[in-house]
Amino acid sequence: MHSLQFSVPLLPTSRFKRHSVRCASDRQQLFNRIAPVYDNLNDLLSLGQHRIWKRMAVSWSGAKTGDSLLDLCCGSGDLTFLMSEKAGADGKVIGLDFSKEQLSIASSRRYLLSKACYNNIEWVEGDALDLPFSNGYFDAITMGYGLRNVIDKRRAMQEMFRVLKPGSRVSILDFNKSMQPFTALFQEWMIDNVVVPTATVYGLAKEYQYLKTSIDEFLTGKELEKLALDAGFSYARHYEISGGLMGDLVAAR
Ligand SMILES: C/C(=C\Cc1cc(O)c2ccccc2c1O)CCC[C@H](C)CCC[C@H](C)CCCC(C)C
Ligand SMILES: C[S@@+](CC[C@H](N)C(=O)[O-])C[C@H]1O[C@@H](n2cnc3c(N)ncnc32)[C@H](O)[C@@H]1O
Repeated sequence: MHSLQFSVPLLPTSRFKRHSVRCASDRQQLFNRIAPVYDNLNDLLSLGQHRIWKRMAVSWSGAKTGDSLLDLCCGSGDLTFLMSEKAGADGKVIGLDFSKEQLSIASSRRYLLSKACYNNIEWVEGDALDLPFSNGYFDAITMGYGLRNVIDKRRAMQEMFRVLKPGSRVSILDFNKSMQPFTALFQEWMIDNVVVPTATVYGLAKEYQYLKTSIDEFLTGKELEKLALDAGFSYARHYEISGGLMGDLVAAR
């Protein structure tokens, strides 16, 4: 299956916000710009570790054979492909994102990665804050490095709750806003002294500087657990991984 739906019209970018990433449209354009180098920079800058973190997130979602699965903010499709392997030929996976360029990369990768099960993937261009799906539709949801990037985190959590079947789980992987001073300092040092200088080579310094701002403005693990419980989830637990650099919120409806 392969269908690209029309994107949800987002707020026009103000000319005064040239270098800010404050509104949805700014973020949409940021991820369109980094799409061509996104996967390679993730592999280089995390020494390939992000692929392990993503496998953990998919495993903790509880996705299984025959399921209807959703990968929110799918980007270039890393988690979508992993969810596709979990669902198998009898299941189906929707990868949703509002970046045309990211979805274009994901869709083209589908043909480069020649696993038969990838026929169960549908790519949807849409907004995580206004999902085009009915209530209680999905058996599991993943969201990799997406929650930190949406404008309204409460609304995103409410939408995930709405479209999830009762008793099912979401698994939300992202950077961890650590309360441990050393971890926070190391994370900041790596972004300032490795990530941004590397991105500068590709003319993407401002785009990767946004990473640091977005982590500073993100929620701690405990705050993420409360966000999920406030949205109606019956269970929520935030697991720190890779020494607290990353974290995964698992919540059950
Ligand atoms: C897959 C990863 C990040 C995805 C990602 C998320 C965003 O919100 C972005 C926003 C703007 C630009 C880019 C991104 C983006 O790529 C995590 C791994 C890739 C990171 C860029 C590297 C982070 C390095 C760690 C802080 C330290 C790693 C230490 C060790 C090598 C494991
Ligand atoms: C850092 S990328 C993560 C991509 C992929 N999940 C991964 O783990 O590599 C964040 C993605 O979230 C998407 N995104 C941000 N806000 C969104 C929204 N409101 N609706 C849909 N997608 C959104 C961006 O377009 C981008 O592709």
